[in-house]
This record gives sequence, structure tokens and C-alpha cells, in this order.
Amino acid sequence: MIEVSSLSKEYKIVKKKPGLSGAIKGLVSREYNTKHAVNDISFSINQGETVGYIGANGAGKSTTIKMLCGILHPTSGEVKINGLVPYNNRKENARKIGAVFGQRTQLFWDIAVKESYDLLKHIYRIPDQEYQANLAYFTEKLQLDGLLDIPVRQLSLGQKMRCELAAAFLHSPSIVFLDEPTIGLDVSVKNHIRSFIKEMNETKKTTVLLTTHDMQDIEEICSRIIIIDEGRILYDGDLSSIKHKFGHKRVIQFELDSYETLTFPPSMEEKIEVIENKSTNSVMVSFKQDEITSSEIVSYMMSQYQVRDLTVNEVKIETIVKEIYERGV
Ligand SMILES: Nc1ncnc2c1ncn2[C@@H]1O[C@H](COP(=O)(O)OP(=O)(O)OP(=O)(O)O)[C@@H](O)[C@H]1O
Repeated sequence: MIEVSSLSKEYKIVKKKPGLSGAIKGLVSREYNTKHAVNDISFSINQGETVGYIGANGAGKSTTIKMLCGILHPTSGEVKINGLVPYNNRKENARKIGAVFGQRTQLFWDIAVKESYDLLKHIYRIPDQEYQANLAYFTEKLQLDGLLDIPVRQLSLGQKMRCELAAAFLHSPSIVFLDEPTIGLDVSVKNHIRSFIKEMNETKKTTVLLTTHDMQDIEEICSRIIIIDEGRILYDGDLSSIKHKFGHKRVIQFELDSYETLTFPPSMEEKIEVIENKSTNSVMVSFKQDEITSSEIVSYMMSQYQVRDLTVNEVKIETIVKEIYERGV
């Protein structure tokens, strides 16, 4: 379990004075600006939850994750990971958590991947049986065969990220922090990585805290999102309720057999917008979910026309998040 209460982190940034005289004065007396990177945030995450921690560049995501991992001390407030304060118990905390920082590696650059894993086995004191079982499982799931004997520096980005994920899960952590795990990867590797993370959550009940700018990662992995902006929490709740709240517009596309004219009852007509393409017999109906339901529209169309196919398009999470940044919750 992750418990964060009134957590803040300030960075002191030296004010630079202009010119040579400014630089010399700066050697004697320094002035600072204060950056409130994380500003009084509180949340708790239960074992087995999958939470997306999202926000614009510079919102304070990495700073939060670094405090949760124990790398940074907060300026005020507190973090507890399974009852332990991470920055006061770094070693103990490290045994319980796994981390992937998409832009950095925890593998050793010049030695074969398998040798890095062997070192991690010793660092984390992983029992031999557990290590062998995990390694075999990850080799199959992440298709690591053929990569284990290669030095990390020779791997492609996608290969390296698959190896990084295995490294993060090798000691069976109960919580993983994933900071941009799919950055720069092609669609097929992204899918592979997303399904692996989902499977680890479902089978081992690993808690996942995921930071990403790729909203598809969030859609596919997370059931809850926390949105941070300028160090403060803007939204904390499940993905489905925010979609319900903001995803007012839905679109249903119908493919029909040939028909004469398209008509709707007046009570329905005033709640929908219809775009018709007679040449392809396709009809697009858009509507607000709080005014009329998809099933009312679909039932009506099925009763009046020969419907060959239909698709319901959900509003995209990207659109919702953009709207929240722009006008708040
Ligand atoms: N070591 C540091 N010294 C001074 N300021 C810092 C330091 N690290 C981060 N900051 C500032 O704190 C703020 C939050 O940074 P942070 O890296 O936590 O954001 P982020 O949400 O992870 O951004 P990104 O999506 O770009 O990675 C930013 O304004 C950043 O410039």
C-alpha cells in the first residue's frame, strides 16, 4: 500500500545575476528562487491497483516518483510504502519495489543481460528457485531468448526495454513504478509491454503506478488516474467516471442495407445530430450521453432499418485530459 500525505518538494534554484560583476557577486552571496515542484499532495493506493499518474511536462510526476522510491527527501509531508518511509529505509524499500525509468537503465551497460540479472539476484538476495522461475517466465513472456547473452549497449531500444521490465520484476516486487516505459517504442513493442504489465498485475497482484504521456498506455493498463498540474492534484478517480463526466459526446456509426428515407421520432430528433451518406448507406448519429442512451438509438434503428454493422466510438482519454488541463475538473 502507498500512502502519501501532504507531500511537498521544493527545489532551490540559484538566481543568476547578469554580467561578470553579477557572477563575482554570486560567488560571495547567493540568492535563490524556490520551485514548488510538488505542492501538498495526498493520495493512497491499495495493493493491486493500476494507477496512471499523468500531467504535462514539468508537472511534478518524476519528483513524486523519486520520493516514493526513496531517491529524494520531501521538503514536508510524508510517504509510506507498505508502512515504511522510503527515503529513511532505502534498502528495505528497494526490496519491495521495482522501477523502470524509460530514459535510464538499471542494467549494466557493458555486460551481458543475464550477468546483470545475476548481479540483481545477489543485490536483492532473490532465492535461487524464485530467480530461476521468474527468469524462465519473463524469458517466455517478453521473448528474451537470444537477448540474454548480449551486452546492453548492443540492444535496440525495444529489446532493452523488454530486458528492463524483466529486471524490474525479477525480485517479485509488490509495487512497480513505471516512468515512461513505452517512450520511443514502435506500436508492436508498446503492445507487448502493455500486455506484460497487465498480466503481472492480474496474476501477481502487483501494484502499478505508471507515468506516461501516451494515453493509450493509460487506457489499456490503468483503472484509476491521478492528474497533476503545477505540483497539485487536479483529479484523482477512476477512469470510467471521468469518461462519463467529460465524455458527453458519443458517436454511433450505422451501415445500413438500402433504404428510402431516414426519419426519427421528434422526441429523439431533438437530442441527436445526424450525418447521412446516401451513397454508402452509412449514418452517423452523435448525441450527449446524459440526454439519450446508445441503446435507445440502436433499438430504434434496428426496428426501422436493416442494420448491417454498427460501431460506437468512445471519447478519447486524450481529449478529456486536454479539457481538464484547460478548464479544470
Ligand atoms: N533537480 C532540480 N532542480 C531544480 N528544479 C527541478 C529539479 N528537478 C525538477 N525540477 C523542476 O521541478 C518541476 C517538476 O519537475 P518533474 O521532473 O517532477 O516534472 P515531470 O512532471 O516529471 O515532467 P516531465 O513530464 O517533463 O518528465 C519542473 O519545473 C522542473 O523544472
